[in-house]
Amino acid sequence: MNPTKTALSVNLNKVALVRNTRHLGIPSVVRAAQLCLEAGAQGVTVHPRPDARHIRGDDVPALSELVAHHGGAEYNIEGNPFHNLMDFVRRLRPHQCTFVPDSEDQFTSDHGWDFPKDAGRLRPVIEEARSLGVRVSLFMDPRPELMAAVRAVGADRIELYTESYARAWGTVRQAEVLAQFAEAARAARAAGLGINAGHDLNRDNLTDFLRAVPGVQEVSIGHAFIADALELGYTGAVREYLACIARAFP
Ligand SMILES: CC(=O)[C@@H](O)[C@H](O)COP(=O)(O)O
Ligand SMILES: NCC(=O)COP(=O)(O)O
Repeated sequence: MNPTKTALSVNLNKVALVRNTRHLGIPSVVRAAQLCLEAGAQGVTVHPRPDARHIRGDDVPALSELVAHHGGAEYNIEGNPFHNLMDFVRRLRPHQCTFVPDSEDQFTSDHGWDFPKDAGRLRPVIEEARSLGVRVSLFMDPRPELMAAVRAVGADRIELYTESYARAWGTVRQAEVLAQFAEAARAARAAGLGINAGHDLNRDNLTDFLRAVPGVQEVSIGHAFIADALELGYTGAVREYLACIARAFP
């Protein structure tokens, strides 16, 4: 098991969503990233969707520039490599790209890649990103039986899609669903993959997840984080989420 404390990557999509409702440039995603990194977040994540409903094309290089000036901070760009993601990867070479099988107009991400079906088309884009020095993570449902195939296609990590856990948290299904995620994480590690996790994680469910699922290297959290930041400020929200992570690593 990897005893290293999980890194927090703040997803800034929802800052951009509010900004886009006026032509004033506020709230600024770059300022949000700066405050989150200064408060101790280890990285930032964006998901520039093809319809630019939140993160826009010019946000992505602006954030790359900002992150480059925060030594050790990580930039993670999510998206579908068969839509617009690879243009950003080629231009900006972020530390990590997370491939997500969303349609162009997807409401929000709601499933992982399908193996063996997607393996053939993923292989060349994974190879290209890795040849540029970009770590590749694949958004995956918690299915242990797929992890060897994910590794075989060349990915470095998986991102466990955690919505099913978030829905089960606090119900009679919580333990059963957590066991499924723990098994998927074990299979991923056994296959030689690193492990990230995200989607609908929040201040209530995060610690339980990290206690039960060993070896999660990074969580990316956006929707709930920004909702909390409206009450606590970016700095206060980062402190709270780092405390949730710390509680899982006594
Ligand atoms: C891959 C993932 O789970 C997140 O990127 C999620 O899709 C957030 O995207 P939205 O903020 O557009 O819902
Ligand atoms: N990869 C998941 C992510 O970046 C944020 O998801 P959410 O917290 O907005 O659901």
